[in-house]
Amino acid sequence: MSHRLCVQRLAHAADLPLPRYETAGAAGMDLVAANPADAPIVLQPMQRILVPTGLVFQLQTGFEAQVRPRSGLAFKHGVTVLNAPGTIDADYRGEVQVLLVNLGSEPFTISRGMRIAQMVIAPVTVVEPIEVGQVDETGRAAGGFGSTGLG
Ligand SMILES: O=c1ccn([C@H]2C[C@H](O)[C@@H](COP(=O)(O)OP(=O)(O)OP(=O)(O)O)O2)c(=O)[nH]1
Repeated sequence: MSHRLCVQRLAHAADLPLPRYETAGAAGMDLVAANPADAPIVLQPMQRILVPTGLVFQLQTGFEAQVRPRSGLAFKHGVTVLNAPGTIDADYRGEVQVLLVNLGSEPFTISRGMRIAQMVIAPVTVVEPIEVGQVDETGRAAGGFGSTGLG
């Protein structure tokens, strides 16, 4: 079943495509960079930057958008989403921005219209925290952080 996603394109993204699924079975829609055509962004190694998308979303209540890396950029250039998955809240009405970091060894140039990340829409489970005196015991207890071995 498909849901509607209301998208407002800001003036600086008027000529850029709306997010879309590239294939019928794709989970994510690509997000493109909306920096000015005459101002490509050069991301130096280990540098991070917020890249504008020129898009404002009105997600349906009960959903979030997750901003995730594109594996090709990560593999070929070491460029990834620093806060992956970035969370776009249903009540956020600002411009969606993508926090990219260059973990590669070469400068990476982001030009207008470049597909820089992908966005997955996901349902949000809302819970009500209830304080208890003590949580139920399990055989695992506090085991974690490699307690079952690292191999
Ligand atoms: O990659 C991202 C992550 C967040 N946002 C926007 C949408 C999101 O709803 C809002 C707040 O994000 P988050 O909750 O991660 O930020 P915070 O650091 O907790 O700040 P705040 O105090 O504003 O919630 O910023 C983006 O545009 N891109």
